[in-house]
Amino acid sequence: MPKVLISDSLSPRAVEIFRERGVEVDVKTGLKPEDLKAIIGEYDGLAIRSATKVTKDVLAAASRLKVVGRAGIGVDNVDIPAATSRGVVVMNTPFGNSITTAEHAIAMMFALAREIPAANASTQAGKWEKNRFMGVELTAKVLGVVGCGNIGSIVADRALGLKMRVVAYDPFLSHERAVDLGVEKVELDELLARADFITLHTPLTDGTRNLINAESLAKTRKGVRIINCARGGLIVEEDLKAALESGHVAGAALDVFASEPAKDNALFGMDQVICTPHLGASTTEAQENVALQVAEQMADYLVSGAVVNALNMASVSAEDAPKLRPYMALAEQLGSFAGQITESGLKGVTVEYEGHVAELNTRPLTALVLMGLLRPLLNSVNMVNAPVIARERDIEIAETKRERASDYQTLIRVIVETEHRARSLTGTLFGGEKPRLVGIEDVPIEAEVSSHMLFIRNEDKPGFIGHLGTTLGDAGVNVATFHLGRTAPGENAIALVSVDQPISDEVLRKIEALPSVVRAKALSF
Ligand SMILES: NC(=O)C1=CN([C@@H]2O[C@H](COP(=O)(O)OP(=O)(O)OC[C@H]3O[C@@H](n4cnc5c(N)ncnc54)[C@H](O)[C@@H]3O)[C@@H](O)[C@H]2O)C=CC1
Ligand SMILES: O=C(O)CCC(=O)C(=O)O
Repeated sequence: MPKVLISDSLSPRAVEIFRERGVEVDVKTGLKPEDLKAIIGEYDGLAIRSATKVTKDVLAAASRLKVVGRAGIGVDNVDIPAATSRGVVVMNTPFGNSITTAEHAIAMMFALAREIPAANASTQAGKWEKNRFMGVELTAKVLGVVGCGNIGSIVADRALGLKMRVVAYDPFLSHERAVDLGVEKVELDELLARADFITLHTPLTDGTRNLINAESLAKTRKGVRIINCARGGLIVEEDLKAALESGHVAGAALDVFASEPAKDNALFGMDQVICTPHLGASTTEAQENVALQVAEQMADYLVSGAVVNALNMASVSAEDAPKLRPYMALAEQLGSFAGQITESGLKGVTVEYEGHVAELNTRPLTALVLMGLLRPLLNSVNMVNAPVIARERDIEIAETKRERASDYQTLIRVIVETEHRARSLTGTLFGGEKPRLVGIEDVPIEAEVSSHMLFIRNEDKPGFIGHLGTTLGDAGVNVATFHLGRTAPGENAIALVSVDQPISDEVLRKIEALPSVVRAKALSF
């Protein structure tokens, strides 16, 4: 039974879902990095929010780990390249907390416009400072949305409902989408120059880090108010502090900070600053959504191989997973066979899909072909890291699809190119589920792959089968199945023999020495 660790506080629904789906679960929150490292080796899955840092170090100790599930959106607390290279799928729940976070940004905007936190504190302190708090109206004000994805577009929608004018800066926002949303797409400088309120909704990347700094603040209108419910590193906090002190920026509402948990921060204690402790996603509804979703996604992956919302591999829907499963075995076998008979450096791999299989999502299948192909070279390869490893090694990967197959209803052909030659292996499914090899290079054959096999290329001459049978028999090797194929009588031939035990080097050398044998190779699957 797969076992999952929940290491941040998640709604109890997550535990229920894991158990209902046959996954054992432990909940241990507040672990120090060294405590997490000490126990992570016991788990197949790790479910987190933002507190747990899934570092390279933690991943190195996670020998069984197959999936990290983030109950939320941002995955900047996970070292994704390290997870990928260790073959760990990283998933998030991209929509479960978007509305809640957008609502928090809107709440922050109102709080800034009417100084609600300060007015609340003053009133409850018995001061009744009616003249101290003079707010601004939101109607007809310009809201600048930086990053108009899931959350940014919900914020825009709510702001339009408040009769604000919304300008958006997002290099990936199309004009059509901007028109649909009712926002004006502008460049960053124009947004900075026009906005009365600026709200940030981008991920933290090299392109967005320190986006709001002294230089960009200098381009904003005097009296601008800034809201950040995305990620702390988007703002240079010292620069914002200076702009608040000079009075150029009238206020800032921050849910996120450069360093979290933010127990001490340059912006704390300023009248014009409103802070919440990374509460953007903290509503009962959002936490239930993300916990339920992450548990379902992780359990599906661990139990049935379905992959949803993965950030480092192709998705496999729950509907596709059962259809893909028999092809997965075939893809891996073809890749592994090709990898074992390929001796020189790989230059390129083409995977051709014909017939029924071409109608499916074939990216996971190609990943499995690559995994099978690379496994003879690298133990740690799996379907998550195989495409990355192949690209790192400058192996060109191509996929082609033809909806009509030639002789078979469904067919996968793997063509492997080395510096010297190209080799192809073709396979199909018999009865829709049994993988069969149906072609090795130009030779048709019909064989099932088994744990130990002997692959022989020979000249099609009388006496070969007798010699081979005697050699194997003398060595005490029991033959399970024997498949032969040839291009034409007397020409190139192939023998594929399933045997009950691994073939030793000594027996292999004897087989190589037989008359008419061109090449012999022991394979294991
Ligand atoms: N405070 C909180 O508790 C929460 C914070 N978040 C954070 O909110 C942010 C936004 O989340 P989503 O809307 O779901 O993400 P998303 O991926 O749907 O949208 C992000 C948008 O930013 C845009 N973008 C990327 N680089 C940009 C750049 N240089 N300039 C302008 N736009 C750029 C992208 O094109 C995309 O449209 C993320 O950082 C996420 O981690 C999300 C949920 C809760
Ligand atoms: O889990 C949380 O409370 C934070 C949510 C968040 O920041 C995110 O989903 O990106």
